[in-house]
Amino acid sequence: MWRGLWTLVARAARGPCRPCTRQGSGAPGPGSGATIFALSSGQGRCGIAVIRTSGPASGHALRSLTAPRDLPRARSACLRRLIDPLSGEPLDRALVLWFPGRVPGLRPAEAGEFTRRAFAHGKLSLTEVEGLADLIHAETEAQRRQALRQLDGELGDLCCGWAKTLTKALAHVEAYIDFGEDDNLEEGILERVDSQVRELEVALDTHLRDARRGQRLRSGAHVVVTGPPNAGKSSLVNLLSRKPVSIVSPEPGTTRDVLETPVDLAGFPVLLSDTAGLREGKGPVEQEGVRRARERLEQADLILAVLDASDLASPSSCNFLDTVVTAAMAQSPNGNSQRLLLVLNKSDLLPPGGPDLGPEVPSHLLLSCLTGEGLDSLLEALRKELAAVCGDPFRGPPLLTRARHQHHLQGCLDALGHYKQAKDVALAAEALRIARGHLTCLTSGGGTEEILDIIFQDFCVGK
Ligand SMILES: Nc1nc2c(ncn2[C@@H]2O[C@H](COP(=O)(O)OP(=O)(O)OP(=O)(O)O)[C@@H](O)[C@H]2O)c(=O)[nH]1
Ligand SMILES: [Mg+2]
Repeated sequence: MWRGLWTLVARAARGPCRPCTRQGSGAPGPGSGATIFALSSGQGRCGIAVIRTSGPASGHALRSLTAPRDLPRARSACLRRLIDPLSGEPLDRALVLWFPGRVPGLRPAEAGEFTRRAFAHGKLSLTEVEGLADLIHAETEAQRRQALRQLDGELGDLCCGWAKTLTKALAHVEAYIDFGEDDNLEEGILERVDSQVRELEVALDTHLRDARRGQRLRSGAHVVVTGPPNAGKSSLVNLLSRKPVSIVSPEPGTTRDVLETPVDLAGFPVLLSDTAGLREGKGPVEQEGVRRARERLEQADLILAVLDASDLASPSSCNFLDTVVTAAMAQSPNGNSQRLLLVLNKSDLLPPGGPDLGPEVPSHLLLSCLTGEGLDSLLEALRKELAAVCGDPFRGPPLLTRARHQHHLQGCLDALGHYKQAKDVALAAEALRIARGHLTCLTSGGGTEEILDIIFQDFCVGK
């Protein structure tokens, strides 16, 4: 069918009804009324391919390509033989399904054109289109869940509510400007707008503080595995990623460089980094490895600190506990602290009574990379930490997954700041207009009619 559609296009190009050519070739740009087609399933070898055509000449294209040549009943699937419209050569068999429409000209769809049409026809807002794109690219359950919520319009709805508040506030300020002196508007109208703006500022500020989480959920949280040499860091990375990413050996100092691998950890997207064991370097190469490990540690969203449970009294273990672990845990929870999970590995080497832990070892998880014991508890702990780091897409308010969302919410917040500082009521109205403009970039609508509606709904003026 794919080959047959291209044949039809080639024939149309020679006839009076030319297919629209791509923009940039000097030819007229593609009209929205043209018939377009695209391979809707993936490229390459596959058992079943889905080909979609849309537009007025779809019925004609189907008749040319199928045998028998009459169209099946609208909206009912029908098994047909596909034939090359020029040679009559059989191409394949296909389930044909068509939905009647109206207008001529068949051309291949440009990348994203079906989605653009849905967008242009107001079926999807830009934020929902972003959700659709994220859904297509989702690789983990949490990403899929978040994308579905965005596609369902949750973020758009939230912003829509805020935009409505601003529309109303703006209508009231404009009513004050236009009719304040003549029509005896209710008193305290501007004070009420002030308090609505203050409430909105708090809501926006809370949401913006969470912005990094949504972006981590979209692009992956940075989880860095660290510890003294030979603790089993690379073994843990291989276990979590279920593939041999790093070399494992009994020789301390095996890993030198930072090794990064994308993994799905408990449903969350993670960029997992294996790093060199932290010790004063034995040579320039290892020293450089330790420097890179420390650098990576600073950028971590979550630290997985690994110690050898059977070697807790060694100087390297004590030094690691005193420096990295205590330092990370000691930071006050003021938003800047780093999250850390302490893993005591090689539990299989411990005597039956468990590890000989001094009071100085903070809360931890026992694990054996060798036997896999303790892995389920570690994954559960990781799930909780990652839900805090990335935001929980299963509950709570919708997340801001893109810099664009953050930009517009910040723009809105800044404009509300200007509103508060404005000395003149006209400038205050302008600030509200700008604030509302930012929100409508995340929703749709919010035109002048909407403002006039509210003016005449809420105030008996000019009648
Ligand atoms: N018994 C036992 N041995 C383990 C376990 N995990 C790792 N090992 C062994 O410990 C040694 C060091 O493991 P690695 O994963 O290379 O340790 P590392 O922390 O990455 O070491 P460096 O890269 O040198 O810093 C290897 O011989 C592993 O087979 C475990 O749970 N139990
Ligand atoms: Mg290693």
